Amino acid sequence: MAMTNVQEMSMNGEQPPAEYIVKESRFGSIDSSPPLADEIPIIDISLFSPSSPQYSEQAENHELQKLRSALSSAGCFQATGHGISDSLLDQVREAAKQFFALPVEEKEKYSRTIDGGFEGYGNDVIVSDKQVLDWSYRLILRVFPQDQRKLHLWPQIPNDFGEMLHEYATKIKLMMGLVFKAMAKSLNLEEKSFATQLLGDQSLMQARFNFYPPCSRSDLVLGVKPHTDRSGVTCLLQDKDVEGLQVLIDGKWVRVPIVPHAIVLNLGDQMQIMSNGIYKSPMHRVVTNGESMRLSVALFNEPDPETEIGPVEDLIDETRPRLYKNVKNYGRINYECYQRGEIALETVKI
Ligand SMILES: O=C(O)CCC(=O)C(=O)O
Ligand SMILES: [Fe+2]
Repeated sequence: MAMTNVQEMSMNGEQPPAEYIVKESRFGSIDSSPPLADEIPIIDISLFSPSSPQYSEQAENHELQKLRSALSSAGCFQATGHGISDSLLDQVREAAKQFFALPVEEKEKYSRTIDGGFEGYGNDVIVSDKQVLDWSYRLILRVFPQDQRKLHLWPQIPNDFGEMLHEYATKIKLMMGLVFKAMAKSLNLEEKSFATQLLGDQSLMQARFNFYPPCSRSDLVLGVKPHTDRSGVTCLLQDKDVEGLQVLIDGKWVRVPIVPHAIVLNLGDQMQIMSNGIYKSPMHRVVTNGESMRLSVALFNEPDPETEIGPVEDLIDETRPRLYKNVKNYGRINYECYQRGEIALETVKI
């Protein structure tokens, strides 16, 4: 299948070619404006930190309740009180914008074909000729462990890109630590129940910068097809102006609103496994916009491939038997399933 140039087609207002057109899907048709999600609350995560000035036990308990209810239904929430400054968030968005605005030849210097792996700039990896392609480009970079960075794939333009990504990812990692503790607390578990595996020394963090050019037929294509993240947890910085993310809740798509300065936190499959299915890894997708481009920056956390994960023992009992096997390298399982068109979580069920 010849690789088409989404950006060129977008600029010329061309009709999307057949390989981008979403035919029927078991997840329903494309609707760019379904209802807003009531189930996705705004949670002030500073209330999980006893050292914060707003902290009180009562306020924390209230927020923990909200957390538990959000993660067991929607599998995501909007985090405020994360302590990351607006100016840094804007800098991250701005760096992404500048990178994607570079001429194609410039971006190709960081192409994922250079190393032949997953990292770098590009669009969908084609694994089957039946595949429907996403109307988007992405830049994927491993940020942690630090010694695994492929710096030759990190953009030089803007020139503070590397510094910015390091600073942002370091802050997000701290935030994840706080959220993992709160998640454990919300399930009456020991504080370290998730963090030990998910935030160990060799744990991974992958950055994915997503760029969605406008599409004249946004009713026919998707920026990202329905999927669950393979991660433990994903922190997503949405575009400041253009919506696009939708989450499937109780079989219905809902829009995730833009909340200025909030970071969308959604769980990935590995957290669904560790929580023995109590917390959900939500199915989500991205619709394109007829007029405006959209950007987002996702940071995915996961354990190192050698670390075994499985349901936390205290979440298994007679009323809730173990739902998942223990697994290592879920990233690989997920990729192999993707190639075969299977759902990875289903294959690790007992
Ligand atoms: O662009 C978005 O809002 C979400 C992107 C996403 O789901 C992903 O990168 O896994
Ligand atoms: Fe995702």
